[in-house]
Amino acid sequence: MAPDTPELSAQERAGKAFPVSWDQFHRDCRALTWRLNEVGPFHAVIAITRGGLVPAAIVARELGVRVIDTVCIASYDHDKQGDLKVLKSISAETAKLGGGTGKGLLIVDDLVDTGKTGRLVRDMMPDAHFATVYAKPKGKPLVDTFITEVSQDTWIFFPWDTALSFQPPIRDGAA
Ligand SMILES: O=P(O)(O)OC[C@H]1O[C@H](OP(=O)(O)OP(=O)(O)O)[C@H](O)[C@@H]1O
Ligand code: HPA
Ligand SMILES: [Mg+2]
Repeated sequence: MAPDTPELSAQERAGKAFPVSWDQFHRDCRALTWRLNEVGPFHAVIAITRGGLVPAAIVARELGVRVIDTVCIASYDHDKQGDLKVLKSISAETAKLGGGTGKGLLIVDDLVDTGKTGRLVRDMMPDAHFATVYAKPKGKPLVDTFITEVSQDTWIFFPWDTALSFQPPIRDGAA
């Protein structure tokens, strides 16, 4: 039975909204690559799916890296964080490139929030370089390179999760 006062989702608790357009996201990924270019070269890019797939494609293209692997983790069910599930790890071939500890590998995700996902992946590859486009304060210490920090009470809306919609004028009570 549904509870009388349903628990607020992480998105509802966040309060503030930070919508990101495709253009903005592409620019931020390129800015991230400028920084990563100073750190590499990297043997392979590893995307944390699914959110890491888009930035990983852009970063890999800009860095000229053609070996791309995934670590598949599910944490948020729409917007509530449940237990982390590792659905797939990196291949034995990629693990070998990283010498077993992840050295020379670049892990990419769209953001760190609480840092739980990042912690899990870092533990798998302690010597890998971990990059995200956005970082919230709780997860920030886990990331080696990121571009934009947003406050913990902000929810980032990515372009692949959103669509254009009509907004009422501000004077009519728009938020
Ligand atoms: O720092 P954390 O609190 O762990 O949150 C960050 C993670 O949450 C989101 O992924 P999600 O599990 O929602 O899956 P998705 O990438 O498939 O959307 C996001 O893409 C990060 O991977
Ligand atoms: O702020 C966020 N936006 C989208 N997905 C997320 N997953 C954790 N935090 C966020
Ligand atoms: Mg994710």
